[in-house]
Parts: sequence; structure tokens; C-alpha cells
Amino acid sequence: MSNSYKIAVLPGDGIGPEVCAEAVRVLQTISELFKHDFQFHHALCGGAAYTEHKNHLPQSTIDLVKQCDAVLFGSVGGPTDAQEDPKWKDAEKNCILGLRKNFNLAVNIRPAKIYSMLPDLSPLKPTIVQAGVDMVIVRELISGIYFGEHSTKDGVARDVMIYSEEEIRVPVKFAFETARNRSKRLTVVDKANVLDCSRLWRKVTKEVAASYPDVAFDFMYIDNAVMQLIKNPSQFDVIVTGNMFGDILSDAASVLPGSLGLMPSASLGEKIHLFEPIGGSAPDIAGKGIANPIAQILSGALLLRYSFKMEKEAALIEKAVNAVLESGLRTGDLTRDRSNVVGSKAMGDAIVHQIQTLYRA
Ligand SMILES: NC(=O)c1ccc[n+]([C@@H]2O[C@H](COP(=O)([O-])OP(=O)(O)OC[C@H]3O[C@@H](n4cnc5c(N)ncnc54)[C@H](O)[C@@H]3O)[C@@H](O)[C@H]2O)c1
Ligand SMILES: CC(C)[C@H](C(=O)O)[C@@H](O)C(=O)O
Ligand SMILES: [Mg+2]
Repeated sequence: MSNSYKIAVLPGDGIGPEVCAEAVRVLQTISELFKHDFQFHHALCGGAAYTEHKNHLPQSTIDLVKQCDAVLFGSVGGPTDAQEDPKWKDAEKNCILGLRKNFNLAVNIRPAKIYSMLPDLSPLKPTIVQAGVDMVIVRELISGIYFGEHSTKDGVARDVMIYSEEEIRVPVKFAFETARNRSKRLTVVDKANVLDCSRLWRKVTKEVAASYPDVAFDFMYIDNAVMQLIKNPSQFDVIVTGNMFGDILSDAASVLPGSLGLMPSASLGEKIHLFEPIGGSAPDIAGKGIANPIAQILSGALLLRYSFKMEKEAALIEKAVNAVLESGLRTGDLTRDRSNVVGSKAMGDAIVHQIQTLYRA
């Protein structure tokens, strides 16, 4: 690979542009220090694209992504009570689901951990927090009930869940690989007491498991899993699950560190990968410059790790984020004490400065 990399930046709506700007600054800092040539190409998507093009995912945005090496995505969508406004109606379905499907982003990685310097942020008891939490949720991203037939007719709505063996095998195999490189434990979350799709997940899991005799795996129902995630989170290391269950489970997991603003993700495709926070456009705080940019910045670190194989650079960003949190700096979502609260830009500044300091040390 040459030293030149094209990154598509799709900030989207709400807090997306505010937090993406900080992540881009961090990536620019890395490119200067390590002498990489990162070129950033911005494009509209979501409600922002609708205003310009009457389309949540314009062809020009798809074409730009096709020419790039990785995608940094912010968030899309409007206030949850404005979903009937044409600007917002189906914005998420058309835009982020469209990108996932278009670029075959079948495997979604959502890490969740408790930060030792933020013990009070987690609503869980200190005994649970001290047991430590460091897990990865692997979510199937381009099938299941999200992409089955949807219809409403004569007062009856239908959303169909479909899974093929191959659609299951891809994320399950990835999860076994991930578990092999971590603590060799995997939990498969499903609803096999009710759903045929879940029974197929179990069959495929057992087939894939034959190639991973060193990985111990078990099955857990989704309702129990959400409860266990809060009650005894340290029991989990790698979790793999379908599209809908992964969506719910990963927001539940954000309760462990204490804020969605700390939760990055990577969505892996065959040709290109996309990186985004797991949270949304946060209309309640958008435009105020107070959103936590850390989830977006950590998504940038995942971009370097998974798309460009720049482990040293990715780890440096993660170390800098830890050091800044260690120093006591907080965005509003990270503290109830208002004394040390900063906005998105000041948090970005501190992380950039910390990267420079750690690099030179
Ligand atoms: N991938 C995406 O683009 C994506 C993901 C989830 C939700 N959404 C969309 O976002 C819109 C709002 O949805 P919602 O309110 O249910 O969820 P949300 O994730 O936007 O917000 C939930 C809560 O978390 C807070 N929050 C989220 N990110 C934060 C950050 N970085 N810093 C500080 N606080 C943060 C918000 O202020 C809010 O109180 C909807 O249109 C929804 O569909 C988009
Ligand atoms: C916005 C929405 C379609 C999306 C999803 O459900 O996948 C979001 O909640 C997420 O978790 O990335
Ligand atoms: Mg979600």
C-alpha cells in the first residue's frame, strides 16, 4: 500500500459534524507525526443531504465512498418526534442502512469496557465495576429483520426476519477468530426457544466451532443476556448475535462505561470498512458544542487499525484518550460535577495535545 490514503468523511446530522471535526483533527495529527498522507473527502448524507439533494444517500456520496479507502461516519437522523418530516422520514434506513448494504458491511464490531478512571459514571455497583469489563459485541449487520420485507396493508404491518447459513457464518467465523485472539470464550446470543432463525444460528455456530476447538462457546437467550450484561458483565468476553439483538445489546452495554459518547464501532466489508459511534445524532444536545467526541475519535482509531493496519497509530490515540480522561477532563455526559466540564473542541484539543506529547516521549 502506498503512503497515501483517502478517507471519506460523512458527518451527517445533529452532533455528527461537531464530533467528526474533532476526529479528523486527531487523524490529521497522526498523519503529520507519522508522515502518512491522509486525504479527507467530505460528503453529505442523512437529513443534511436531503436538504441539498432530496435524497438521504445521494449517488455522489456513494461514488465518493467507492473511490476511498475507508469511511468515517458521524450519525444521521432527526429528533425522535419529527420522524414524519420528509427531511427525517426514513433518513436512517435510507442512509446508514443503505451504506451498510451497498458496501456489504456484514460484520459490526462494538467494543465495550469500563474505564477505571470513570468508576462513578457507571450506574452499576462498585463491586460489579471492580470485577472489570472489557468485551466485544460482534453484530451481524446486513440481514435479519432489518432487511427482510417490510409492509403495512389493511391495518396489518409485517417485518420479516430472514437469515441464510452464509449470512450467519460470516460474523460467527469472525467472532470465533476474535475470541481465539482474546480469552477464547464466545457467547452466542439468540432467541432459539422461539425463532427458527436462531435455531439456524445454533446449527451454523456448531459447524464453525469445529474449526476452533480451542474456543469455548455457549448460547444465551437475548432476554437473559440483557439482564446478565447489567448484573454480571465481567462474565462476557466476545458476544456474537444477529442484527436486531446486537443493536439492543450494544446500547445496553453503553450503560457499563456510562455514556454512549465513549462507544465506537467498526463495520467491516469486503472492499471497504466504515467506522462510526454506536450512538445517534443526539438532537437534544446538537449545535451546542458540548457533545463528547471520544466515540468518534476512537472510531478513527479503529479505522487506522482495521482499514490501514496501523496498530501503533491506533494504540497511540487510545492511549491519549485514556491519559486525558485520567487527567480529569470531562465532557458533560461524563460527570455530574460541573467544575471540570469542557466542550467538544476543548476535549479534541486535549487529545491532540496528548498524542503529540506521547509521540515525543
Ligand atoms: N448510526 C446512526 O446514525 C444512528 C444511531 C442511533 C440513532 N440514530 C438516530 O439518532 C436520532 C436520535 O436518537 P436517540 O435520541 O434515540 O439516540 P442518541 O444516541 O442520538 O441519543 C441518546 C442519548 O445519548 C446522548 N448522547 C449520544 N451521543 C452522545 C455524545 N457523543 N455525547 C454526549 N451525549 C451523547 C444524547 O444526548 C441522548 O441523551 C434518531 O433519529 C435515531 O434514529 C442514528
Ligand atoms: C440508526 C439505526 C438504523 C442504527 C441501527 O439500528 O443499526 C443505530 O441504532 C445503530 O445502532 O447503529
Ligand atoms: Mg443502535
